[in-house]
Amino acid sequence: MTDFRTLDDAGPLQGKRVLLRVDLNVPMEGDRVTDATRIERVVPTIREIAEKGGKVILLAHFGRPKGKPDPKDSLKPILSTLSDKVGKPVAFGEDCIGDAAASAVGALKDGDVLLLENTRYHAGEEKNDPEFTKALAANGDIYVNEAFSAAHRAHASTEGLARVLPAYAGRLMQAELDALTKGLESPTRPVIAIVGGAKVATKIDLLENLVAKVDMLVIGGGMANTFLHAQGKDVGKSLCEKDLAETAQRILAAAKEKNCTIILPADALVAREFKANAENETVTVDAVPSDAMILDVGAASMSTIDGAIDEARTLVWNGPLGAFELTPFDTGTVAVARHAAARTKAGQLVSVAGGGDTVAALNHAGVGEDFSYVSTAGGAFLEWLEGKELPGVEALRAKG
Ligand SMILES: Nc1ncnc2c1ncn2[C@@H]1O[C@H](COP(=O)(O)OP(=O)(O)O)[C@@H](O)[C@H]1O
Ligand SMILES: O=C(OP(=O)(O)O)[C@H](O)COP(=O)(O)O
Repeated sequence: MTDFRTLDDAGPLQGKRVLLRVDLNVPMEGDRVTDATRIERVVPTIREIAEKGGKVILLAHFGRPKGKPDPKDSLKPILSTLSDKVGKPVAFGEDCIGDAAASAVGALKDGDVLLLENTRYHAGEEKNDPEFTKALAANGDIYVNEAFSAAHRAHASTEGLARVLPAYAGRLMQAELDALTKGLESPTRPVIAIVGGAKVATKIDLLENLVAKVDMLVIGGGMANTFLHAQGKDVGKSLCEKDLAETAQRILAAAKEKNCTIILPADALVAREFKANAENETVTVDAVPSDAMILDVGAASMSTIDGAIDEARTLVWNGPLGAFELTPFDTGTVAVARHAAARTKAGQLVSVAGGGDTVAALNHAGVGEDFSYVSTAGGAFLEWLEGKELPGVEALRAKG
């Protein structure tokens, strides 16, 4: 799958300023990184460039600050975990463009590593604005894209830079594409997909194509609530995108046409507060109290999902089934993850899962090592599965 240039084609790196786009959008609790998988997966590339004498300048986004600096989305709290994993101090630049970036880059010696502040602090990032791209490019001699998990975004740091600097795929980018192609290019059927999580608006559209590719689609997490609402159920105070009800109905109709079985929760664990150990009860999805939130699937839904996994030969999964960071609302995600892991270990299932929080959830369930393949990507992985060209990958190809 290497129809683009990789680090092997980049020539000598000694003294070169390498703009390395990584995905550091890791799960956090306060200032603590709760799952470092995304960091660990890019460390070999950081080390390789540094060992070859390049100056490693990390570009990354965090959260969705919508083009304005917001301290809650700063990358600074990630710095200590990043330095630990890289094995040496990583410097920090307070901005990714302008004087602050230029002076931080200017201070680098060969082999040093620098992290620049959140690219999404500037509106030009998500707009893929050529002027912003130029400002980013001013600090680099070459560009390496290692952020497969953000490659579905046509942003300045994921797509624009590949058009203005010599551009290469990083090792993780290569490995992700190779592994997904190998594991899912011609999957053994039946194929089951599980899509949950909280990024409902950005992921719901891709379900319409996904139902044509898979035999069963389990919809859980926050995503399920929008579908339950679309079916006329009262989801109380649950996370729910009511304005996407029509989209949900369209997806249900497309699934019927394509013979894709949709599995929605029949029961749910609900609570009145979004916090660990909040008082909770299991109710059917027809009886969600109007002042309560659905925070996990219920036991009946879990056993339906497990049964569907038993029928499948291939599983793809993005998005936890509930608010797994909060006990006991991790119950559904943990149980289903362990069931899928056991089937995988028994040789009955090929299981591929991805997404920042999904990986954290699998690790929380103790089965991160037991899936056939765990991708750092969630949305990007699903879009790749749909058969879409990812702008970040496409831009690298154009330079190939
Ligand atoms: N029913 C729910 N209500 C609120 N949040 C939920 C619910 N189910 C899952 N979530 C949240 O979804 C988040 C992960 O979603 P998402 O970012 O889409 O996944 P990923 O990072 O794996 O792609 C988790 O933080 C989890 O708490
Ligand atoms: O965490 C990410 O994606 P994911 O939640 O699909 O795994 C990526 O960093 C992309 O983030 P975005 O969905 O805010 O563009």
